[in-house]
This record gives sequence, structure tokens and C-alpha cells, in this order.
Amino acid sequence: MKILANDGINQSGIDALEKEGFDVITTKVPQEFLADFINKEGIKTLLVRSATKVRKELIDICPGLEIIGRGGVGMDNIDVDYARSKGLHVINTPSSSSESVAELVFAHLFTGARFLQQSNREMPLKGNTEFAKLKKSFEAGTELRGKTIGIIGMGRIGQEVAKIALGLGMKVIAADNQVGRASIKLKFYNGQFINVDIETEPLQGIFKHADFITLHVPAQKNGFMIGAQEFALMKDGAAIINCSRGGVIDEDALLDALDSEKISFAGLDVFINEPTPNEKILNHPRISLTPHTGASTLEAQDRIGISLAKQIASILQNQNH
Ligand SMILES: O=C(O)[C@H](O)COP(=O)(O)O
Repeated sequence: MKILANDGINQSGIDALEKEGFDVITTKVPQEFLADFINKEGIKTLLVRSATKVRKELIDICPGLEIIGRGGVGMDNIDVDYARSKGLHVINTPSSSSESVAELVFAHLFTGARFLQQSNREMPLKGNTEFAKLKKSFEAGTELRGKTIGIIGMGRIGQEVAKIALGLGMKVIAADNQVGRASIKLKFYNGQFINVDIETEPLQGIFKHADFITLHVPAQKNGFMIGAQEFALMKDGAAIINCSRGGVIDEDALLDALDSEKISFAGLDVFINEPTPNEKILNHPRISLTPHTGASTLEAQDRIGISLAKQIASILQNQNH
């Protein structure tokens, strides 16, 4: 049985699938030729990350498709309900990349707090001649320890962020519109068991008290979650990190908030359009940028590949019984 992994899959995933008897094709087929390829090659399982779109139209013209697998968390690139209504299996790997995304949040936080993006841009240009001047311009760095991080969205990734933050000595506050006001139990093991309860609170509390805000929510169906109004409610000099979905933050409002110094810095892994054509975002000295690489670690991609292989094998096993 042939599997097309159109956005790639790590070797561990390929090995695990081949062990189950699959033939894994990793050729990247452009979106416009995808349906033809699937039909011609008799592909029954299509694996994607976030780049390939699996919309109703594709599902309709590929009647042989049986399984759509998303190697990752967000399924906004797949018409999931429609696919399921047509009897297709749609699977994803919701817990495989949480740690990697959480670590990237802190990469952006440390970057912004210690001016790493400016250092990395400016040192090659003027590092030798203006070393002392550059050093002086980065003197207002801040520690994360002792600061308050506001986590919006306390799912798997939000909880991993909370654990790292606590380890760094930060105060954690959180909001989650799925659970409302609730107590979320964090369990972690670092050679000793530690249990910490986080009480979620309304968004307003996060805006008012957080020094750093990080977003861990799905793609928004009803417009931006963070726009000019929300920035206005934040603490002066707060920072914001978005490693969730692009449409969550209004990019124009973010640029205004940065330029008025309301917001000290931002870290963005996701953008309204990807790749982003927004030159102001790309060139802003106080935005740390990554090209949607939250889940792009060897470890996360290994776990993703193995999880997909296990789920596919189990679907087929159930079909054969
Ligand atoms: O939803 C996800 O899992 C992340 O956004 C990662 O997307 P990617 O697989 O395209 O890197």
C-alpha cells in the first residue's frame, strides 16, 4: 500500500511505516498536481504537515483516499469534518511536538529580552568597529527570572511552557477559554516529582499583569484574538510571543504597539500569510522571527513519524478484523 508524505516525514517514520509493509513516497507534489498524482499512483494514505491543503475539492476528486494524516497538531489545512463525513480517517499527532514548541517560545523570549536578533544582525556589519557602542546599546537586557508570563491557551503546549517557566523562576498566570476558570495540574519529573496547580483567570487579568504573553490557541475563525484594543490593555513594555497560528495577532496592530513602545518586543513563528510578504514585520529590529519551525526538531519529527505509523497500522488492523 502506497503512502504519500507530501510535506516530508522523518526517517524514523519511514522506517516504522516500511516495517508495516508500506511503500512511502516523499516526493513533494505541488498542490495543483496532487489529485492527479494520488489517483494515478493509487495513494490511499496522504500524510501532510501544514503546507499541503486537503480541502473538500481534493477529497471529492480522490475517491480512493482512505486516511489523511497530519504530522503535527493544527488541522486548519484539512477539511476534517467533511473528510470524516465521507468516511475517511483523519488523524494527527497532538502530543508529539509540545516540548519543541515550548522550547521555541523561550528561544524567542531570551532573544527579545537580550537583543539577540539585533546582535546577530548588527555584529557582522559593525561588530569590530563599534563593539563597545553595540554593547552599550544592549545594556537594558532583562532577566526572565522573577517576571510574570501570561499563557493564553493551557493545552499541551501551554502546559509545557508553564513547566519551563516555573523552572526558570517565573510567575505563571494563564487563561483558557476552553476550560474557563479552572485549576490545571502540572505534573513533572526532574529526578523528583513536582506537582503545581495553575488557576486560570480571565484574559483581562493576563493583559494587566503579564510581562510576557505567549499564545497557544488554534486558528481563529472570528477574526484576530489580539488587536489594538488588547494591546492597549497590556502592561507598558510587555512582550508577546506567537508560536500558535498567524491570524491570532493583528500584525498591523502589533507593529503600531511596537512603534509606540507599548510592546517591547515580539517573537513570531507564524504569520497571517506564510510565507509572509510583510516587509515591516520581516525587518523590524524588535521582532524575533522563525519560519514556522515550532515543531521542527529531530525529536518532535521522530515522535510524529512514529505516532503516525502506529495510528495507521492500528486503523488497518481494525479494518481487517
Ligand atoms: O500545528 C502544528 O503542528 C505546527 O504548526 C507545526 O506545523 P508544521 O508541521 O507545518 O511544521
